[in-house]
Amino acid sequence: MSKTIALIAHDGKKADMVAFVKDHIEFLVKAKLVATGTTGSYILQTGLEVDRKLSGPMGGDAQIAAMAAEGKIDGIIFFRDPLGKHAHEPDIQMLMRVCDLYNVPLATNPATGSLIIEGLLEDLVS
Ligand SMILES: O=C(CO)COP(=O)(O)O
Repeated sequence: MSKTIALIAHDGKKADMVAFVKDHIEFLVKAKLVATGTTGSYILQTGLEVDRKLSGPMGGDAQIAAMAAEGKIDGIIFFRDPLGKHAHEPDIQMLMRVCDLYNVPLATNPATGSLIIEGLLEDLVS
């Protein structure tokens, strides 16, 4: 069964996200992808299809959190910028809280992101 993965990256981490997507493109092409607006436009440039939500500061994190709460997301890869300050910090915290509330896998760096993808890939082939 197809898996839905959410991809989100702060501005300081967008290059890392593009590199991560390219590194895992063989799996990601088999998944349904959803992303916050600007992250999604970068992912489109890799040739993958992606459902773009609003930009993060305009409610995109909240939209993805709502999907997670509704059981519509199998994993979230969210490269946060630990050095940045964000006007929508409450939405970011809310997204992470919802992941903990509903036990949705959440990776905040590439190392954990790879583990999530490997885990979901195993699911796909079994
Ligand atoms: O702000 C974000 C996550 O909190 C990301 O939003 P964008 O992908 O629209 O830049």
